[in-house]
Amino acid sequence: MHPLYKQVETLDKRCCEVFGLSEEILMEHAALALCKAVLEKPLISVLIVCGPGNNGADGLACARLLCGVCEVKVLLPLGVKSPLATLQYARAIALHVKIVKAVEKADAVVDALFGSGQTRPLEAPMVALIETLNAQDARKIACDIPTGLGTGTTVFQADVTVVMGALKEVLFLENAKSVVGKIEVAELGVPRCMYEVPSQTQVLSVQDMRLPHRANPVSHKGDFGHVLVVGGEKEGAGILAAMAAFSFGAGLVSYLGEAFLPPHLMKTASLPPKTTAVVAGMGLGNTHKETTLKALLVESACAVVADADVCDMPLAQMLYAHEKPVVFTPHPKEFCALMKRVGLGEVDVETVQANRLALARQFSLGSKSVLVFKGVHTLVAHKGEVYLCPFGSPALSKGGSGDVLAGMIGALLAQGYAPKEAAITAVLAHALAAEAYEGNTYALTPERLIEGVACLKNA
Ligand SMILES: NC(=O)C1=CN([C@@H]2O[C@H](COP(=O)(O)OP(=O)(O)OC[C@H]3O[C@@H](n4cnc5c(N)ncnc54)[C@H](OP(=O)(O)O)[C@@H]3O)[C@@H](O)[C@H]2O)[C@@H](O)CC1
Ligand SMILES: Nc1ncnc2c1ncn2[C@@H]1O[C@H](COP(=O)(O)OP(=O)(O)O)[C@@H](O)[C@H]1O
Ligand SMILES: [K+]
Repeated sequence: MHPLYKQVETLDKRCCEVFGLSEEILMEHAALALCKAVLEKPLISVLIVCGPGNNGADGLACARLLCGVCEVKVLLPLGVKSPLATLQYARAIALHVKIVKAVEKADAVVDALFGSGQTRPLEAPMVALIETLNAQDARKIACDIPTGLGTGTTVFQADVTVVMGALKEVLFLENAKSVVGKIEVAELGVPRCMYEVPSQTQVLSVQDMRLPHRANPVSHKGDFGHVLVVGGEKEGAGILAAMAAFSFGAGLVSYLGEAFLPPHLMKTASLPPKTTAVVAGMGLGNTHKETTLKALLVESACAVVADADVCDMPLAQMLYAHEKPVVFTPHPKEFCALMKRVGLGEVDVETVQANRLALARQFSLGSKSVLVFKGVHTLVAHKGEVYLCPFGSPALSKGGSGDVLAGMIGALLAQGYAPKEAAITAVLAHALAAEAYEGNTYALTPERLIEGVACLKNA
């Protein structure tokens, strides 16, 4: 995993103070990383669009470094303002870097218009400029942050974003995935791990996935836990969760309710005595009395995965306040209901989506439970720490994907994983299996997803 930061200005400052570097040294490394990204694919010409601040200064320094390597054109739609931009401009001019007055055709376009200093929406001329750049048939490289991201709807559409120093939150907004392209972190003169400081937010890596492994040849089914899935009105949802739990390693899986089940699942009318984890909420509706659910989820000693409808029941508050392992798995609308149920106020989906990290953290600070807040970037939050999954794909945007995830978490809880670790591994395995799916992007079914998870390997 890698730390994620709201802002890195303090890290830049610390880097200069602790390691004796200067802003100029940092910038030279930023510019070198941009050059590397530009030269990653063969090209003849590059257009570098530079803003008035230090993002533009990065672009101007990159133009200087590329001088003589390829044909360089610099566009400065707002002139230069910051002292470093003024300095880098003078250096570029001394090298006779070509300054152009309008967008010109090139093999690559570098967006060095605005970076971390963009705090307000783009005005009309800049919106028009970004739209023109997006329409170019060229490789597109964003310097630090694609211009417009986080401030409005018109955003530079990058193939690669070279982020300076460390990962920034804005690059992982829910709508950012379609504009950031591949994210590359530039080291600014010291190794990344020395530049970074501890953070309460982390971006998960493949290495954080710890799949279950049956190393001991002496075993029996009772060693791997017993999952109970509570079936409901939409019985298919519970069946998918149960199939996923079985495939992800639970020794036994029971289904509470009336349904035609695959042969490996056991039907039950009550809580089996040795149940270790209960998964409930998916497709639940009004099938069970609240007292029955309370007995299964709150009063039993079992670990709990509280999905979908359970997030909007009075017992959600009891689970939130519980000492035992509980993992909530809401999607955004369910998260709004859950926030209300646990007394954290009324928020709408739009507000929730714009503040996912902050709200997930707030939720996790009031409870011992683990939150799996599903989305394009699913979050796992526990005691103020938030882990973001950067993987997954639109192949998952289907009814049933979430049911599979809930069952997978249940399987790991049953096998003795701590709730946070169960959530992290299941979320990663779910997303990575979707990415590994080789069929058409529209064709992933929950069954195929379960099969994909079965074929994963630890990194
Ligand atoms: N610090 C360091 O050591 C390092 C910093 N580095 C680099 O510096 C970048 C940050 O630079 P920065 O702070 O100068 O901000 P930046 O993104 O250039 O924007 C500010 C300028 O843009 C303007 N502006 C903003 N929004 C606007 C809008 N909507 N419409 C119009 N204008 C708008 C704003 O105008 P003003 O608000 O002053 O009117 C101001 O002139 C960072 O992303 C990284 O690339 C790296 O080299 C590594 C080392
Ligand atoms: N575009 C996407 N990128 C990454 N993950 C996605 C995307 N669309 C959906 N998902 C994932 O698919 C699952 C959908 O869950 P949910 O909406 O609860 O489905 P259901 O209730 O129908 O099973 C979540 O884990 C979510 O993170
Ligand atoms: K930029």
